[in-house]
Amino acid sequence: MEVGFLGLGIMGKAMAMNLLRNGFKVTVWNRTLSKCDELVEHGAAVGETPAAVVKKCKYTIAMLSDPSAAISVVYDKDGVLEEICNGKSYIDMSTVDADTSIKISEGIISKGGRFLEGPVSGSKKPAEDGQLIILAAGEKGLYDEAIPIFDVLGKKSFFLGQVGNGAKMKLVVNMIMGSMMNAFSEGLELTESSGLDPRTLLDVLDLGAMANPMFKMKGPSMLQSKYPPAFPLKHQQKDMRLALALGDENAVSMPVAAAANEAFKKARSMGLGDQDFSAVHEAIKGPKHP
Ligand SMILES: NC(=O)C1=CN([C@@H]2O[C@H](COP(=O)(O)OP(=O)(O)OC[C@H]3O[C@@H](n4cnc5c(N)ncnc54)[C@H](OP(=O)(O)O)[C@@H]3O)[C@@H](O)[C@H]2O)C=CC1
Ligand SMILES: O=CCCC(=O)O
Repeated sequence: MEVGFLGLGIMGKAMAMNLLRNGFKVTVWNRTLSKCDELVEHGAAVGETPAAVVKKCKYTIAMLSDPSAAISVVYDKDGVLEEICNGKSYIDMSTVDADTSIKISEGIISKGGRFLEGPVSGSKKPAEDGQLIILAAGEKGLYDEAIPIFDVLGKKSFFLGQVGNGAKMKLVVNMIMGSMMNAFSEGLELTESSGLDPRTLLDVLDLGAMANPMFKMKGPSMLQSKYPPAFPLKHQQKDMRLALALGDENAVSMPVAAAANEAFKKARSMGLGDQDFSAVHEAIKGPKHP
């Protein structure tokens, strides 16, 4: 199966590599074209533009940073819409809001193409290991055809119905994750400031009902103030912002998420946007008093 892949950031690179490893023919494009080189070394072909990739491939996947990037790659010059047509399909796996996804879907369908959204839960390592959780919505026939692709990229895929439902589910999941990260960071800081060993807190948490891979993986590096980016903080803040907008639309009060968003914004203002989202710990720690 020949698959196009647009966007070779942390996630896209790992996902495209995985497809190559599993025998797919992959044609890649990235705005910064030099990022295609490593994929080419592993057998990928390169398309000079998103339109060139769509022209070559029956199925094209996108994994782009945010709503404006996802829209631009479809609607701008040399974009997806120039070549999408009957018989071709577009699967956008970026994390965006439902309105963005619907706008992309409308453009693709107006040209005779088929559309599926498929945002993912899981980060860099699950992407490398093909262990993502895929939250698909859109055309069911395309979803069924895309199962061989999703089986390589993920450990489980869900079909959630009409376009927008995948985007919404993803935002809910990341809103919970961002709020949890804030509570965890405050707990680490409170432990340390009240004279306790935060490494003991990690052990206690890991043995109880709140044990989870995120605390286990990120806690030790947070205690060393190390935040190598797996999920960039700027993207987590984007997801909090979009989740809060979803809350606004539905009149759902979300004071916890709103407070977490403020902490992520503060961390961004401290220049931590490209660090892992666990770097919110730096914003929560604040200056030390004697
Ligand atoms: N990292 C993670 O753990 C996870 C991320 N996600 C989501 O997946 C998506 C990608 O995340 P991730 O790989 O981490 O992000 P990165 O920041 O590593 O990569 C972003 C990608 O988007 C491209 N891009 C940004 N702006 C534009 C634009 N205007 N036009 C064209 N391309 C653009 C970048 O191109 P260039 O190289 O030229 O900058 C790059 O390929 C995001 O929506 C994120 O929220 C979902 C699950 C987990
Ligand atoms: O959107 C990013 C999700 C990161 C994760 O699920 O660990």
